[in-house]
Amino acid sequence: MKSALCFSLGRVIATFACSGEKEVNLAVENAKAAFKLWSKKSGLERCQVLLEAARIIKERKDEIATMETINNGKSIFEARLDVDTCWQCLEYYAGLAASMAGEHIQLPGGSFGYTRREPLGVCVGIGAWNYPFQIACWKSAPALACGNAMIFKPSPFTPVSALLLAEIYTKAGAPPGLFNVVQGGAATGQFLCHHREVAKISFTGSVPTGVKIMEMSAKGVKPITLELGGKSPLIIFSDCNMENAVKGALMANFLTQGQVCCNGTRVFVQKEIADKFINEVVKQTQKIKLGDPLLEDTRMGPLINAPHLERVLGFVKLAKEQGATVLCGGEVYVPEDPKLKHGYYMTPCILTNCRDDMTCVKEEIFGPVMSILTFGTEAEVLERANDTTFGLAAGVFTRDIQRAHRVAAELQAGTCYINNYNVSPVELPFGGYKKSGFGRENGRVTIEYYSQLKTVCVEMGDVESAF
Ligand SMILES: NC(=O)c1ccc[n+]([C@@H]2O[C@H](COP(=O)([O-])OP(=O)(O)OC[C@H]3O[C@@H](n4cnc5c(N)ncnc54)[C@H](O)[C@@H]3O)[C@@H](O)[C@H]2O)c1
Repeated sequence: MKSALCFSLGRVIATFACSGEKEVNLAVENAKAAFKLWSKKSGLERCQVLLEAARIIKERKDEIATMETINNGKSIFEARLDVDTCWQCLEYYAGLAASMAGEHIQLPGGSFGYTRREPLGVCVGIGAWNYPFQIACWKSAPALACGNAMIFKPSPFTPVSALLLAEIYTKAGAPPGLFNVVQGGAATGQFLCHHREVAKISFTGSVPTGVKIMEMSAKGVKPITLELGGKSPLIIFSDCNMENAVKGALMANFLTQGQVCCNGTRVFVQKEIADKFINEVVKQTQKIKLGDPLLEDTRMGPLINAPHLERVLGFVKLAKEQGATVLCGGEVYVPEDPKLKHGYYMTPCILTNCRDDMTCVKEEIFGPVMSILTFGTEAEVLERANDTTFGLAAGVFTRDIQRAHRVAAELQAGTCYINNYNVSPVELPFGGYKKSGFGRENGRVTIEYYSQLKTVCVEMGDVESAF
């Protein structure tokens, strides 16, 4: 048995049983049965179920967002925005489901070939704890649109909202077992990844776990999508719109208490505007309202759990030892409300006097810690920005349109934002370069990661035998 915590209050809100091999086998059997029915449906029929599920998500938005906030700790304001990207994702792939088609290719002598886009079978989704409902939707919507079944394992820290999604798919008309949730940690994940009948694994989580997923999938020659960590650069040129650049830096660092994979935590500011930018960014950061994440005006809640809070505070301590200056935050925060005193809160932190070789600049902290670095030229900042093993995202703020596109082209990252940060329209593919992973979520291209292409070669004449 495991417990799920309410992170703003630091108390248990639910317990659940971890799925073992037996339960995983059962989930795969059920998913296989559902796949048989679902894969025979037309794209339009699948579209209708996904649209109905999207409608229910919209209808139950507040309930889902509240559950997410209670379990994860992110502010209700943000949780509602997350839920919007979820029904949008289902609507988007519902729209694509009916238009999936192959090609017709003319061959000599009237012969021809055609391709069919076919589902893979039973897919597995494994999620992280920072966007529990969103990760479940972003994986299942394209999987189901393509005609697959999915078994989803949420993080054991946030087991709750994926169950709401399962309930919603069922209510929307999906066959039983089509979207199946199993609970548990690494052991449950391993049973899923090793299962002979699992056709694909889509994983969101840390690089070390991603490596293990890759090893397990290699044994079964299973295709995988890996959405891993990051240490993304955000480059602020002196000709930027300062107000937008400051807002962009906050968006790049403090959503979900800084626990966001694509955060732009290495903020490179051109020397000429560094003082002005730093003053403004500190001022705005100090205004962020921390507290009960269920209150409408709260913008930052608690971190996910006690060990993670300790880890993030450890990064701040080490940064100081290595010569960085803390301009604000980086400390444990105890809200006035006595019922919140067991929550894992910390104040959002800004570090200056950072160097590229410091731990806070090199490693993913996954907390509300922004490291500010200064630079002189475009060539210099590009080299420093790309000097990382990660490549999930990057951002640039400038009014120079040519420079914006030149820099975006040079940045080694799966997503590059120009004059904004951390917006995630479902129409755009999202995924990593380098150790941040491969494969994509969202956008039309994701269809290719949840389907396979069959070529049918048709002879219209006689067989010309070589024998
Ligand atoms: N690129 C993205 O889209 C994205 C999105 C969110 C989070 N992340 C990354 O996720 C990390 C934080 O999430 P986390 O702490 O939950 O990551 P994690 O790697 O510890 O766990 C992720 C999931 O994998 C499961 N798991 C752990 N060991 C496993 C194993 N051996 N076999 C199978 N499954 C196993 C966990 O139970 C959990 O469900 C950060 O590095 C963050 O950057 C990436």
